[in-house]
Amino acid sequence: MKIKDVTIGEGQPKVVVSFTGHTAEEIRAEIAEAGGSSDKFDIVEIRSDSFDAMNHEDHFALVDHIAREMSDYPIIYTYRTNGEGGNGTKSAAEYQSLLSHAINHSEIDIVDIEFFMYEEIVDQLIAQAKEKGVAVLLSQHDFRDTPHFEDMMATYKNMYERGGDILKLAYQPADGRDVLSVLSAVHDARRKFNCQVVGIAMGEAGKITRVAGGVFGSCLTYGHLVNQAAPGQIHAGILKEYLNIFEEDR
Ligand SMILES: O=C1C[C@@](O)(C(=O)O)C[C@@H](O)[C@@H]1O
Repeated sequence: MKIKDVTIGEGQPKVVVSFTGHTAEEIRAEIAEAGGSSDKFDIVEIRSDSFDAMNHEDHFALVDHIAREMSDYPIIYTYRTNGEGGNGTKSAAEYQSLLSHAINHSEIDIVDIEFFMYEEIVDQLIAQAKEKGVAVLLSQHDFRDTPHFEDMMATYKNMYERGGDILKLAYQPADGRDVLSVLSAVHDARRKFNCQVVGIAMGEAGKITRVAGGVFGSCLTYGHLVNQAAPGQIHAGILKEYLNIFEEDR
């Protein structure tokens, strides 16, 4: 899957940096930091729930500003609701209208759609994204728990059948066994379904999934440049360095 100059699913997992500034000023600082670290990441994620307090116009002015400034990179638009560990407080209808606007009017390449939002909303957003040529990343997060392996596999399968291009699960592990379950699920899903998958275990115990997930088939790894967007996120520069150890011929 090639977006701009980045081939997702080939070689090392691609490093995604999450922009989480709450204000235009904080976003400017993140863009400046990214400018000086251009070789440390491959993809930009706009975590638009970080500026949840803005009105619709200001929200998209900022989204468009980031997309323009970072236009060399594939752009993921994400609005993470607080039910899934984000700052987003909008209703389901408002969520749909935000994502729909981003798909139709912003220069984004990938849209992150929370899979357990109302089925009808998810299906409509998927259809719109497909029509616009925006890649569909279906996601589920749980900042408290890790489901059983069979449940993770069922979620990957449902996501695949509903049309996801990239399927992403991110959970909080209770222990190392949960981390192993996430990696097993990624491994099996990558082999079973003809699409890209991501599996993240958050927190300290899960850091290994961010560094070594690619060995098991994970195509993206999320890091930060300024502020962590989730527990256990590693600085993008460090991530890139660690990923080098998995390169062949070294
Ligand atoms: O889904 C993810 C992964 C993430 O939760 C993480 O654990 O790095 C960070 C989020 O910004 C992103 O949308």
